[in-house]
Amino acid sequence: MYKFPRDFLFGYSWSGFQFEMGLPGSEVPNSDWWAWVHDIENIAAGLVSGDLPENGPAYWDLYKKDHDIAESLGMDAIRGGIEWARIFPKPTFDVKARVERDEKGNIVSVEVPESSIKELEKIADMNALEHYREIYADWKERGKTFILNLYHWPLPLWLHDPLKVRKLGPDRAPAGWLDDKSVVEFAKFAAFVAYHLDDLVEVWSTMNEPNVVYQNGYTRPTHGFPPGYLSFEAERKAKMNLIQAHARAYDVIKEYSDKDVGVIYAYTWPDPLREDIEEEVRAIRERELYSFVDAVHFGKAADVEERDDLKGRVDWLGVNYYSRIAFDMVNGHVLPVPGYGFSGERGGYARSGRPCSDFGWEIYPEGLEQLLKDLAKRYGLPMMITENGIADAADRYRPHYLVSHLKAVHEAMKEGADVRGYLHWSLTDNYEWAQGFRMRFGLVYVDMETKKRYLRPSALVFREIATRKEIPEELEHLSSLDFLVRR
Ligand SMILES: OC[C@@H]1[C@@H](O)[C@H](O)[C@@H](O)c2[nH]c(CCc3ccccc3)c[n+]21
Repeated sequence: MYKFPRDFLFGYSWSGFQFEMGLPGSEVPNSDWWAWVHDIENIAAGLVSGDLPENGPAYWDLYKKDHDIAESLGMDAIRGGIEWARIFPKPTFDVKARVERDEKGNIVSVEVPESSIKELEKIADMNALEHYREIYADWKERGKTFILNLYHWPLPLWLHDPLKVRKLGPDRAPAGWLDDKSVVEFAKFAAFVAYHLDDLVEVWSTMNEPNVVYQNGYTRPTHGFPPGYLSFEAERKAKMNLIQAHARAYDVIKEYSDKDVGVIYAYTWPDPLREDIEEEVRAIRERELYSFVDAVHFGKAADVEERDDLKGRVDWLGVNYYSRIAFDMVNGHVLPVPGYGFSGERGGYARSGRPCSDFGWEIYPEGLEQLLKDLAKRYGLPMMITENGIADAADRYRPHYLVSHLKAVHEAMKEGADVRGYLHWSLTDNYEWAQGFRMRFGLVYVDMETKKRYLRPSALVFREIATRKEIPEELEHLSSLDFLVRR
């Protein structure tokens, strides 16, 4: 029997750039991601799909419809976003903030007083702010929980021009997270949003998956993420600025709110394929998995020197989990091996025989159970599964994926992991970054022409579980691989 606590939250997550646009007037053309996915060279090079976000599911206008569906599926929580480029279409550099640096130039404090908030109101798009208030209020008025995440990848173009960075280099273009002034501008944005919208927010998150922003942006140029500028030094700089941006945003939100503030991180499970490399894989977890949150929880990390201004800046952890990364000994080195985890066969099978998603991601729920136990031991923080889902247009595997991963969460909770909820990625199909509309993650199918929504069968599986706060016995069989593994 897999019963969840009565107050365990079931719901879904969305982000602005991927969900809001779709009907005329909802476009946000002044961000780095907008420039990036519209760039004809990127499309011709196959770096991006050529699909455009302005043809997306139109949540900006159809949010009431989606909230109706979410409510009908028994959902009680939504993690949503707010687009920085919408709120501040023009630069905020000239608005004052009190910035303090230590002897090494680290930004150890940023204060954004109310007078600066009033200055920001003069250049903000206050209509956009008001519309976000209407969206969040529509969900809250149903007696539901709303979690607001401030940053989910797009930056205003005045802060980051990715095409110029790639062409001219970061010294001659607005360089986004490579420039530590973005830390100060993010703190201003965070203070402004907390000042205006805290009454609608139960729980704050500063950013979604900072590790994907610095890894895919600077050391995985084939993933189609801006600025596609290969530099390990740039990755390091972006990582440090994102760590500082989180800590400074944490501080300023606390000036205007007494709610919890956390961070949402892209986790995976580095998984040794053989016993005798467990130690090396544990070291890899330290560096790959834990160092960002270590820095803002303990105030230091394997690759981050001790800093008091970073310590104790995370009240809860958002866990995004999709699949594992398998490691083996290859020519004397412990390396990730293709054919497992995120490098399986699109719509095919992993070398484990496990089925893979349309994206080629191996279905591996065991990794989530192990990860949650590890995080519970390491940090002892409240956690939410803020993303878990599968690109599966035909809904072949999503029922299995749902039940098997919820069982993993349940097992980890039995071992003491303090998990407060499960937010699926996602309610509806949406704009999957460089993949556009090719990857369909929705419990609900969206016809991007008509914007009509259609329940996939897995939505009904979700509804059974969410409304009853348990995996009913008659659905437990769905976690079995018996019918799915390639023999
Ligand atoms: O790919 C599905 C979702 C995205 O739509 C979300 O915006 C993003 O938060 C998110 N992160 C991950 C896991 C890490 C990852 C990021 C980008 C590409 C592949 C894997 C999967 N997803």
